[in-house]
Amino acid sequence: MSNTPVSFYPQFAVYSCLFCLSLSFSPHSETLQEYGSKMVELSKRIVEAVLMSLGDGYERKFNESEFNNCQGYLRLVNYSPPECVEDEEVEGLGMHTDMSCITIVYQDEIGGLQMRSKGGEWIDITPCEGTLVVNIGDLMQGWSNGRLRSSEHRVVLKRFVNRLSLAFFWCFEDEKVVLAPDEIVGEGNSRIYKPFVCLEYLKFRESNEEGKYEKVGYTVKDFAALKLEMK
Ligand SMILES: O=C(O)CCC(=O)C(=O)O
Ligand SMILES: [Fe+2]
Repeated sequence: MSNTPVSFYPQFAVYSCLFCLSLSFSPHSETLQEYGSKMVELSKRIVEAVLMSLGDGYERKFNESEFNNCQGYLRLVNYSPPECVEDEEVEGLGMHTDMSCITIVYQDEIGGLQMRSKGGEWIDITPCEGTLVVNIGDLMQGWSNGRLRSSEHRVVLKRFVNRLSLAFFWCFEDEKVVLAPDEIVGEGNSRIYKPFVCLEYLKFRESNEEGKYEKVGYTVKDFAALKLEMK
């Protein structure tokens, strides 16, 4: 991994809410179990890199103490081709943010994954062989006191063929209290989220019609914000 080029999309450079990793493997040649194990290792290293980006030596300071009990969930989604041809594109998965610390996404060559820029435009994430997409999720947004932004994304189906994706969600353990450490908040800055229990947030998203999986209506800022965030 140390030699793996990590390139940031310029429009996300400030928030690092999405980046691409070039890797020489293909999920087609592995069992899901092997793939999952690799994702666990990769997630740990990505979290380390993310922590480094937040502050000097923070990977040593916080990786073990805060992220050691993370759990991974792998979701394989097969999108059937849209039946209706009236629209140019059909939403296969509505706009949402992930309820994870980070998510690693493999999409096949059909494409369709899109990220929303801060300005609200949809940006195609064009599939590229051997490349995975990494999203920052809501839990990391909460834990980093909003320094990292959970990415808003969706899937649009533009072609009349099956599409396959594998999303690996790397999450805090259910009972974890998500609270940004003082160093992450930084001296002179205000804390923008109150502490919350991870499972309670997941329940909030699942029970609240607006906060449900495919809706971005309510996310971590609606659940735990101490004051209105500047958009
Ligand atoms: O199918 C994809 O490319 C993305 C899937 C996704 O965003 C998700 O499962 O949360
Ligand atoms: Fe997602």
